Amino acid sequence: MVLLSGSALFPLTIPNGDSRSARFAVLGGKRINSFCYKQRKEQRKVVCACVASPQNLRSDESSATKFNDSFKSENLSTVREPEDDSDVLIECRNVSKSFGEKHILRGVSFKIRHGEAVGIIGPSGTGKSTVLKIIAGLLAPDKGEVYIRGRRRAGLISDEEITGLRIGLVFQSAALFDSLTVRENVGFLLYENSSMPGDKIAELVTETLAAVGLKGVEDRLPSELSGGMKKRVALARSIIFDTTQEAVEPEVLLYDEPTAGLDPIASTVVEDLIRSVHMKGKDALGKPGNIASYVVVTHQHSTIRRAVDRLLFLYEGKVVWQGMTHEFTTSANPIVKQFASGSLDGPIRY
Ligand SMILES: Nc1ncnc2c1ncn2[C@@H]1O[C@H](COP(=O)(O)OP(=O)(O)OP(=O)(O)O)[C@@H](O)[C@H]1O
Repeated sequence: MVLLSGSALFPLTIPNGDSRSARFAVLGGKRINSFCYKQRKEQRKVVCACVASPQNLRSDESSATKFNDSFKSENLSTVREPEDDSDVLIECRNVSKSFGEKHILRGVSFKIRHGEAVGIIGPSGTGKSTVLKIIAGLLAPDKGEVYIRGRRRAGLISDEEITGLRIGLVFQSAALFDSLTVRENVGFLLYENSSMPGDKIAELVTETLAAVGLKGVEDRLPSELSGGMKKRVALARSIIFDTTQEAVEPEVLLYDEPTAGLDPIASTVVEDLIRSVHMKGKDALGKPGNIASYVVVTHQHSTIRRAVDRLLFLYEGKVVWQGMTHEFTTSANPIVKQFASGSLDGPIRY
């Protein structure tokens, strides 16, 4: 069973006799989650996200919407599906999810490949956060499958062992533990879940904070930080990992509305931070980031433009359009056109 709390991190022990535990980190306006499995000396972290493939879009979403067929050629011309799936980290295949009578997801399919920066956009209430939670293993789909590096995950993240990928979920608010220092917040998982000595964890915390542009704040309490600093601390907590492990698994980060409620300049700072910790970016120390891929749920145009390369548009439970970010504002798809312009006229009804 998976539990969530409003606090930054909390342990969940699985009563199955082994020493495995799952942990969830909650950072920021909504939440940041990361999952760690510890089995004997081995620590595994999982973080989740979703992407829709054109192939799956064609096959699984043939009845998606009446607009879909008209724009298939546009989709296919802009996002080509590589034949080789060896770099696919996460795949959602025909995922459906209902809450009571509300059918939120109705067959969502996509892939997230190694190195990708993907945005999930769409009208409010269309199920974007639900997709993130399903990828992260916090919610189980009613139908369909989630594959983590080609291996099917049957249920929630704590129901089974997932190896080969760390998945972190970064929520909108920092949700740091108020009574813990920055050092304790950032190093929480390692203090609790690794065999690293305390002084090594402290060193790693300092290094990780420096990577997100923070220095000398280790002994502060969250109440002594600005909102932007809290977000950086939250990000540091989601990217820190046990460097003594023999093999470090790739990590996918899921961001749920990371810039909601921020002014334009603060948004730019966060957007650049998201880029900087990605493998294609450079962190504040000038080193390549450690995040293999990430998925951002956002409503902010600036975040779409600045922080992601590829977009999935979710509407009425389906991925109705996908394309590269630069194609978003020029798309002829009426749903995308209306959303991009904010017009009241068009197929999207409120
Ligand atoms: N645990 C739940 N129980 C019942 N309904 C839920 C639950 N989680 C989500 N919903 C409903 O599912 C729908 C989709 O919610 P979700 O948060 O995924 O949408 P969203 O696209 O992220 O919305 P927004 O852009 O407004 O944040 C909403 O109607 C929401 O009320």
